[in-house]
Amino acid sequence: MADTAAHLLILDDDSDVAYAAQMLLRRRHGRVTTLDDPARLSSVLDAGVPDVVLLDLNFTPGRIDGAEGLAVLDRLRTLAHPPAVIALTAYADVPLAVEALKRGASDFITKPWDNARLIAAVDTALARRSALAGGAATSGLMGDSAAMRGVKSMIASVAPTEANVMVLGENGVGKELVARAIHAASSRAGATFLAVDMGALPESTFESELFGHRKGSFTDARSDRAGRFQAARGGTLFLDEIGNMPLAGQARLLTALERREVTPIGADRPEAIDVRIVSATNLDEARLFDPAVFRPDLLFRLNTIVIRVPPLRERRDDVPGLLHHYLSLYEAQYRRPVRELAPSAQQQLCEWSWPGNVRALRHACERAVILAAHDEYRYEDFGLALPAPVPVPAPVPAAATAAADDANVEFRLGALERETIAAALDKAKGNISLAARMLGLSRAALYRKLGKHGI
Ligand SMILES: Nc1ncnc2c1ncn2[C@@H]1O[C@H](COP(=O)(O)OP(=O)(O)OP(=O)(O)O)[C@@H](O)[C@H]1O
Repeated sequence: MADTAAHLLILDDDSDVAYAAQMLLRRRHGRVTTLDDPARLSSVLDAGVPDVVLLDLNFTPGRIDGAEGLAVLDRLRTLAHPPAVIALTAYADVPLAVEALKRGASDFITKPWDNARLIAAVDTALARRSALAGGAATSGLMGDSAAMRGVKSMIASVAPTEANVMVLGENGVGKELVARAIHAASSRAGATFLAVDMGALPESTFESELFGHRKGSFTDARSDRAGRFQAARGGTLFLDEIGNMPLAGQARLLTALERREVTPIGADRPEAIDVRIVSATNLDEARLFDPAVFRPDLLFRLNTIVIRVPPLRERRDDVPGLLHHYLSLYEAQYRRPVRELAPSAQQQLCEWSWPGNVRALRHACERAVILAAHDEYRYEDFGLALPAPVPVPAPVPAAATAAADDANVEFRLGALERETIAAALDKAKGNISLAARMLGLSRAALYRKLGKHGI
């Protein structure tokens, strides 16, 4: 069974390329369709906007200017709920990749791709799209608690400087939103904000992903490839999940930051880098300062300024505003009636510990909007209570009902899944990437399950 119910669209005129990507991705995602001609895009969109589009930038043979793909990208961005777009290009043309990112693509991949990299890029795009679906990317960081006022004032002070910033906090507290806010308030706002999940970069392609490579520099290097450092030139590079990087990768990143230059694999000359680095991790500080986990010299490069985003349970004053925001947002999105939140429900929600922080609150609001059956939202609508213990079934005559057995199995499975996920999260100390790896799931799939179980 697929890991996610996501709908992916591969838009590429080369049917062999599209087929190869479809075969690779359809084991993991619910629906993967292909299209070889952008002229037929409308009919696909009429049947439902995909979650992620893998978009070739050139369709007519011989064209390499990318204008056709960029026009499709512009069109997709005007949709009410635009898909995440990963630009595909056969030529590692840095200006074109940068243009695609500026126009809203969330990532780019050069063909021929590395399968692990393509899978990771789709997972990241899905996770990021669901994270940004709340509209918070445009409406900014919400919350007027003393803690959030402190975070916002730090952002305002550091944004205009070029200082590297490290954002610390548990999963789902809003670290990426903080990074985006820093970029938006900086002199680099007109250039690219490029997020890279450092925990998801395959070790084998780490260097070429970050620094690029030249055609022919190794067996699979059939064309030049731009790295993330080149693609974000002039803008902000957001190094997410930095605490999940292997030590070998940390050493390579440190060298680049110290020298302020990168050498693409196979190139004979280094290139100066012009990016502002914002990094983030959910590692607790004791682990971050453990040299066996994270190199102190790299930490020193990255944490010129540290912004700590407190967990939601330490800023409960923010809960009512966030609930109101996300309930209204999903009421509008799902065209559901506007309901009040029962005062007792609001109080219980404010008292909830919110282990998944704002992301979990957002999922809980979505669930409540979809499932609410009364005039006002009740606490049960948010799906936060632990499932009741499974009753020991009384002996039933064998022929009683197969349907009831099925329902019990389903319930036990649901409870078991929730417990397993909670145990993995506990073992991984809240580190989502690590927990996902322990469970054999992608990050995106784990996020979905967290939402389903209200964790
Ligand atoms: N202050 C906030 N106001 C509004 N929405 C928020 C706020 N903080 C977080 N969110 C929402 O919560 C979700 C998670 O935010 P974000 O991805 O920035 O968290 P994160 O700390 O980077 O998570 P992770 O560590 O898992 O990558 C997003 O949907 C985001 O829009």
